[in-house]
Amino acid sequence: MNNPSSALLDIRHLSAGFSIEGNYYRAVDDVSLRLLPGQVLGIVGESGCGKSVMSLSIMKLLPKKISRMDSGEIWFDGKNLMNLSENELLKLRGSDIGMVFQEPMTALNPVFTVGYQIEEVLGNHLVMSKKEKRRRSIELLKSVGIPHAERIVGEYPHQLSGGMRQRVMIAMAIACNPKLLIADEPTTALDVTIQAQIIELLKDIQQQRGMSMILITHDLGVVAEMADTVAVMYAGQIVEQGHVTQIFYEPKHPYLQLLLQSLPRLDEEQERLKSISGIVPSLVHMPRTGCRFAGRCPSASDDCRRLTPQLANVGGGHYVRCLNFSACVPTAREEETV
Ligand SMILES: Nc1ncnc2c1ncn2[C@@H]1O[C@H](COP(=O)(O)OP(=O)(O)OP(=O)(O)O)[C@@H](O)[C@H]1O
Repeated sequence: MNNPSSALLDIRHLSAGFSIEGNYYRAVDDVSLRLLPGQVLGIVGESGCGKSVMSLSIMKLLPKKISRMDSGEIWFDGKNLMNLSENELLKLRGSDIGMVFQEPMTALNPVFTVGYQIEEVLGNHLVMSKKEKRRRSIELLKSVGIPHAERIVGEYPHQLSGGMRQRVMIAMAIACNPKLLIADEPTTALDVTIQAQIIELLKDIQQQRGMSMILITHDLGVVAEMADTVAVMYAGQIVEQGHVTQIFYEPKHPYLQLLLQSLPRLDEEQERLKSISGIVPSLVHMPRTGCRFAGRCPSASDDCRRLTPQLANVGGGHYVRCLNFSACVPTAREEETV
């Protein structure tokens, strides 16, 4: 992996989970990720793989009553976020780290105008006059492609379309020029044509501002278009990680290979799209020994159910967690700790 000091975000061995009926279950299990300044990291995987728990953990936004971050370090711009107070985190959220969520209607407050909500973000982090904040809000709305920004600034979220609301969310997220933008399924709730526009917008903003971005999605096409590096998650763990070309042209883990085969292709004749049988196991039913994908893997052997594969470098910064690769086979000592 790269030199730690060059990363804007360096997550080391992060684990987080939930208490369910008195027992604790990890939803994110020993995840390490690095993101360089100006780069886009795509996090992909099916629903329930732990992508959102991962992104909420970075911002320390998991619901406190039922969840816990039980280990790890989150280094952002030289600070370990795990050691920051709630006040320090509040300052960071919305200023150095912006977030765009899946459903803008739930993230925006329905009783305030969009202008008021953008101005609140500006007021929380920057010293500005009321007039200056209004001017900046209009400028931000224009920068995210909102027409008639002078009028829209005085409207309420319900008066806007889904795509417009997501643009407002993006305007809020970039209001204070964050170094990192976390976009968690930013287009899932939108129509297909609008999805493409929002992705185009995020791409433009990221490139113009040289911002780092974590893009969480189950849409591999979007990741292929935008990401520099990709982490593939399955059942709370990273199963493959590498440069975007390694992920798409040299996929190694059977889970990633099957995900890619389930995509429609224009350059090949396909009678039927392939699908992955079964579903992601729930937290309570997740196997904690052996490979977590073994139950759905067409090439699983008895060893796959017995030995827990390690995430290992299979060359050129390409990491895989599968016993098909000798580097991933646990040593006798590692096996004892599983
Ligand atoms: N508040 C919660 N209480 C208990 N379990 C939870 C809670 N939130 C998430 N989980 C569980 O944690 C696991 C990971 O969920 P997560 O939402 O991170 O998945 P995801 O990959 O982001 O899925 P999606 O694409 O549907 O958002 C799942 O098994 C989910 O059921």
